[in-house]
Order: sequence, then C-alpha cells, then structure tokens
Amino acid sequence: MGTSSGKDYMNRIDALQNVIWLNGEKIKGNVSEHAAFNGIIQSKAALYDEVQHQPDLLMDHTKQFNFAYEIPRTKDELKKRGKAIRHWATKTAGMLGRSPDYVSSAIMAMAASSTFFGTYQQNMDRIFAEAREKDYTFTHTFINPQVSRKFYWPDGDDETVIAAKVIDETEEGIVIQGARMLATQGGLTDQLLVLPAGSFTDPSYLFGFCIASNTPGLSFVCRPSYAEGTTSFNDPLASRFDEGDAMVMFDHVLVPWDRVFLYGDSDAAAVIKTETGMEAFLLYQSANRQIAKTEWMLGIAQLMAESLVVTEYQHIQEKISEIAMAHEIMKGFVLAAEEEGEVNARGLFVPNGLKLKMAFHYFQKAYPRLTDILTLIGASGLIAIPSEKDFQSTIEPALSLTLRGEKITAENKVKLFRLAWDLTMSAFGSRQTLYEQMFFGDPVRTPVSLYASYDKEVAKEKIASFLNIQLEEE
Ligand SMILES: Cc1cc2nc3c(=O)[nH]c(=O)nc-3n(C[C@H](O)[C@H](O)[C@H](O)COP(=O)(O)OP(=O)(O)OC[C@H]3O[C@@H](n4cnc5c(N)ncnc54)[C@H](O)[C@@H]3O)c2cc1C
Repeated sequence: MGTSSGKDYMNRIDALQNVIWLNGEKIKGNVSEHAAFNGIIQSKAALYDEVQHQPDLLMDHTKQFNFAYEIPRTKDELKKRGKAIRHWATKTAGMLGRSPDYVSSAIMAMAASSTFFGTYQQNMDRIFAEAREKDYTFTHTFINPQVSRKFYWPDGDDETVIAAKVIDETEEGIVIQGARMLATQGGLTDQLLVLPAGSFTDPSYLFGFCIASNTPGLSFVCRPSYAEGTTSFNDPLASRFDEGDAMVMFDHVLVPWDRVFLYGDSDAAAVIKTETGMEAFLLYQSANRQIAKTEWMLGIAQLMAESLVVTEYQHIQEKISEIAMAHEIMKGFVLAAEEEGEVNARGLFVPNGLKLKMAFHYFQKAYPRLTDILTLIGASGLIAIPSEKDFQSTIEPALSLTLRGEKITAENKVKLFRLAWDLTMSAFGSRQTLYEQMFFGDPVRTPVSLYASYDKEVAKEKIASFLNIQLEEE
C-alpha cells in the first residue's frame, strides 16, 4: 500500500475496536462516528488525503511512502521533510500534537539507526517496514503515574503494581501490567509506542516496544471530551482538533518478542533518544508545527486588531510584533538545526539536536505569553461571543448592529473572536497551553539538562582574557 487515504485510516481505526473508556463507559461501535472523536479523526483523515492529492509537495514520488516514513540522508531531504511537516501543520493550525508525522519521526529515526538495537535490530526493522507499508499512525507513552515523584515507578504498599512493568516473561514475549500516565490520541491510532520511563535501574521497568492499539488487555481511559456538543461555528478548534488524552492501562498485556526493541538494558535506555536521532526528529517535527501555529496566531492577532480598529496604537503594534518575532525565532532555530545537522554514524541526516532543544525550551516559555497577547488584544470581544443559534434567532438584527466592526460583519467578527477564544481561553485552548509547556518534559528539568550539556567554556575564556585572569579548574 504505502500511503493511506483518509478513508483507509478511518476504516482501520474503526476495525481495530480499541478499548476506549470515556465518561465511565466503554465506547461501542465505530470510534470515528463518536461525537468525542469524529472531529479529530476527520481532521487526520484530511491530512492523509493531502498526501494522496499532492504527492509532489509531500513526498518523493519515485517512492510510494508517506513523507513521515522517508529517511532523510541529506540536508535537502531533511528540508523537504520540514516543508511537508509545515504543510500538514498549517492545515491543522499547529494544534495536533500527535499528527501522524510526529511519532513516526521517532519510528523512522530508530529504524534508520536500527544497528543501535543489537539483538533487537531485526525487530525494529520489521516494525518500521510494517508501519511504512501500512502508513500507520502512532501515539506514544513514556511517563509513569504521578502517585509519587519521589520514586519514579510507584508500586502499591503490597504487591500491587501501579506503574507499568514486566511481571512475566514467556516464550511468546513479555507480560506488562500497570499504567502509563498519558498518551495523546490514545485509542485513535493504529499503534502504541512505549519507551522507557524515568531513571533506569530496575530492569522490569526498562522496555521499549510497539504494539497494536487493540492488543488484548490494553485499554485507554480518556479525559472528558472538549469536542462533544461543539459546532464548527461555536468551537472552531475543539470541534476539529480535540485529540483526546488517555491513560494507558496494561492488564496482563502480552508483548510478543518480535515487537520488543529494548529490554533490561539501562545503557541503551539512557541514550536511545540521542543515539538514534529520535529526540532531534521529534523536536524537528514539533518546531515546524510551532512555526505553523505562530503564523496562525499572528494572523488572528492582526485580524482582531484590524476589526477593532486599534492597529495604530503602539502597544498593539508591539504585541503583534512579539508574535511575529516568536514566529521568526522558531524559523531561525529550524534553519540553524538544518544547516548544522549532520549525518550520524548510521547514515541518517540528523538535524542539530541542541538547536531544537533550545527551540522547545524557548517555545515552552513564549507560548503562554503569545496567548496572553491574543486575550489582551481581544479584551471583552472574547467574552461577547454569542453562539451560532443566536444569529439564527430573532435577536439577530440587534447582534448584527452591535457586534459588527468598521469593515467586518457581526457574524464574521464573532467567528474570528471565537477562534481566538478557542485558542486561548476555552478548555481546548488552556489544554493547548499546558501541552506546549509539558509535552516534551516539564519546563524546569528540561532546561536544567540543557545547562549541563551546553558548552560555556569558550564564553568563560573570553571574559578571563578580557580581565587578564587565570581560570581555576572546576
Ligand atoms: C496535554 C498533555 C499531553 C501529553 N501527551 C503525552 C503523550 O502523548 N505521551 C506521553 O508520553 N506523555 C505525554 N504528556 C506527558 C508529558 O510528557 C509530561 O507532562 C511531562 O514530561 C512532565 O511530566 P509530568 O506531567 O509527569 O510532571 P511531574 O514529573 O509529575 O511534575 C509535576 C511537578 O513537579 C515538578 N517536579 C517533579 N519532579 C521534580 C524533580 N525531580 N525536580 C524538580 N521538580 C520536579 C515538576 O517541575 C512539575 O512542576 C502530555 C502532557 C500533557 C500536559
């Protein structure tokens, strides 16, 4: 097959009949028809259709695979991948954390570096070949439940298992029991990628594997939906892009040996993300997505300011420029990562990981400020947003008079301000903010790891030379 159509993807997800819990009930029937998931599944389906309809843009058409599974060997191939990522992200306003090119970036990088996996190399090769052939979509999970962060893998006081761990090994595979904290789009993807969570001393917590989302014993417990009961007028983002976030429960899940690519090896677990290029490729996808997202925010801010006729005020110009700067900074990071990328020991052209980590940390901090800017510009306009039904009622003439702008009708203005509200203030919008702050690690510990790895010696030497002092060895 090679590339899926949107319909292929929807049929596959429906056929899987994944175990998904929502509001105390197990979802029955086709998940693509459920009000909580229909919007996001349609949006993903549209992305797959884009690949079908625009092969020149999205992939090397001499090969028959989705760009997400192409292995870049040169800088130009990497840039082509970046362009395709931005294309998909622009279609989805940068709102999809688990757009199908995200986790597949990790699968692609691990497969390109599959010699890293030693005795499990063939498993990784097979997992990749199948994913590429069937154009699978993945979610992933690498965080344990928050019972206590003093110990990273909480167990109950008795023998109860809480965090997912290996409880048995059989001839067929490893048996997993327990939970993982989170998987965005859990239950809505073909496959689940599981990576080691936390520090790496107890071998029963040291595993990496890929399994089908409908593997017996696997279930997904979703948070309440932000999409149910919405309309595209009232909730333009939640209705289309609410991905859902789920806890992942393993109840004696048998993971066949041929789906395991890491087990009990603490050295491999400690470096898997960097040695395979996986981390850089995940961050490359997200930085490109964030470029698309900031462009959307810029457009919304400018249109709101124009509709309120406030563009001449300096602080409005300064605020909008701040969004433009964030957009350009992210573009700069991505360009630098591409230009300073290198072919790794296994022939994969890996973007510069340090530049991308910085992009991630920068955006973690910048994003809440960008949403603030939108709300500060929109002001009461973000509250006076009557619904679609109001515009279809007898009060419509009054609304049309009161809510219009100088050059925009009331209905269009409300549509625009509803978009800004859904991006910043709705349940969907505030989840987006938390997502940007957390999805690759919390904003405290991740910059600390950057401090440790960033070379500060050259800068120190320059100061020492200026002051003509001898530096002590640390
Ligand atoms: C919307 C959303 C979607 C997500 N989707 C996914 C997904 O699809 N797949 C996935 O695997 N993960 C996902 N995550 C999880 C994400 O990776 C984590 O939120 C992130 O790594 C932080 O971990 P945590 O939430 O367990 O926070 P915790 O580690 O529990 O931290 C809680 C607080 O305690 C502080 N803290 C904890 N330990 C320390 C310490 N040792 N030193 C200093 N401070 C500490 C933290 O800074 C934070 O303030 C998602 C998260 C969100 C919010």
